[in-house]
Amino acid sequence: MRLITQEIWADVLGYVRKNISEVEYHTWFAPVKNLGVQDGSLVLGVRNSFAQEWFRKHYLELLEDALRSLGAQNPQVSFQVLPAVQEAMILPQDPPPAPTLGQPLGQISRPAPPAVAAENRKSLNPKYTFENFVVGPNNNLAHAAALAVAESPGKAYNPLFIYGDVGLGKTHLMHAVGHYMTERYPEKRVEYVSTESFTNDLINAIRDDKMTQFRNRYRSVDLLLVDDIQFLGGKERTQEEFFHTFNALYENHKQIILSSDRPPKDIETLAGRLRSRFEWGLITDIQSPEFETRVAILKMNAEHNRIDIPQEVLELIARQVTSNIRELEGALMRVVAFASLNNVPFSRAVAAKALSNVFAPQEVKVEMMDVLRSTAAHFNMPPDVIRGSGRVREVVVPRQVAMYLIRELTSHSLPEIGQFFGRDHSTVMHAVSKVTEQLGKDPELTASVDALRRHLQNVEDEENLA
Ligand SMILES: Nc1ncnc2c1ncn2[C@@H]1O[C@H](COP(=O)(O)OP(=O)(O)OP(=O)(O)O)[C@@H](O)[C@H]1O
Repeated sequence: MRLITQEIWADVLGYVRKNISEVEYHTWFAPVKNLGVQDGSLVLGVRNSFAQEWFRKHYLELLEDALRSLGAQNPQVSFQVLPAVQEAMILPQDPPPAPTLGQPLGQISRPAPPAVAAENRKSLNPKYTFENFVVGPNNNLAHAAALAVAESPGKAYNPLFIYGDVGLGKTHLMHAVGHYMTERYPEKRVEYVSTESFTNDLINAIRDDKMTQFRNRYRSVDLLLVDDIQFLGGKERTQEEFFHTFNALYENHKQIILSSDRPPKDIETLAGRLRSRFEWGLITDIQSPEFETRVAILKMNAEHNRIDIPQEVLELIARQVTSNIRELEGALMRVVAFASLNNVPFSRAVAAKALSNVFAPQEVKVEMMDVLRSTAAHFNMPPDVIRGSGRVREVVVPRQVAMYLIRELTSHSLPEIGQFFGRDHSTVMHAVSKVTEQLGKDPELTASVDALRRHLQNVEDEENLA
């Protein structure tokens, strides 16, 4: 749960900072330690009892407002005075391994990694590994290419060019290759840089007359990862320098991986010689993830943070955020924060409520499978029977209701719905008009359609928040 409370705390600090002066913020808030959420209350560690009193008097309301802005309905904040030694132990980001008997606290250390590997790790996000990357139809080619490059750097595809929209995992994949190489070959040098940093480094090197160092740095690596290469567009001097960096690495069979929000041919004002080099290796894209992949990503995230959250809640979140994985993860954090701050268990209703400020309720997307599952549950029969070939009335009516609701609640076309049921579009058309005709006349059918529609559209009706 550590990561989750860090998220909450970061949001709270952001809110506070906007509402007080910088001096106040640095004096009071910078030294505060977030001790997590306990029984719905955010517990903050302060240095002494004076600070505790000061917070209670001056900042309690502000902190409660901050929690309210995150969805807490009855925000609670409590303070704990940190004993000096405890304070020191909370500081490290990454907790050291538990001490063994007789070992003084100050002497605990991790085994030192080789110097190069340690240097590499600095620029790589520890979370962005292959193990933490969910492979789906949207990214399997990019993933396979990254893995191939990680296994045979400089040989498989050089350069590897990965493009796709914001927040779809390009940086994650690049770092994964970096980690893989660092673990296998700790002596190899990996450099990850955004195009912006590369440009700034170049500007500084020119200004400080340190071009030799600059060139040594970038041309002596075994793996160069450059993010957002589209920003090279229009920067002639940077392009020139990057061209030479590229050639030096390429000629020495060093691996280059580039990411961009578009393919090389669409990067405007990119020198032809660079564009053609970017096309020498393999160009692969990442698309928006499908529903199943989104759920799998959420599931992995929840497991990673040891949060036990029901599948149906993950599905609801996955339906809300469809294109950007960063936002998808943000939505999960929001739901977790909301549930822990209000001290309520996870449910679809809680998730819908937590996300209601960010996403309009009508944006909740209903999937064909939801309609099928809900209809099957309503009529008390397995979903496969509804999709099967049975022609008895007990099966035909639920099937027609499901088809009707899918038509009404999703944007799928008649042929798509037909395909889902293993039938052709005219059968769906017939079902839709049959149900339309019966609505208002057949009370039982009307009640079923209404109840199902309410259930599918308005999850908040399902259960009420405590
Ligand atoms: N397939 C995936 N499995 C698990 N997590 C993923 C996956 N794809 C993306 N993510 C997560 O989504 C977030 C955004 O990914 P990342 O930063 O790599 O996106 P990006 O494409 O580089 O975006 P940008 O264009 O903004 O730089 C990260 O936290 C990353 O771990």
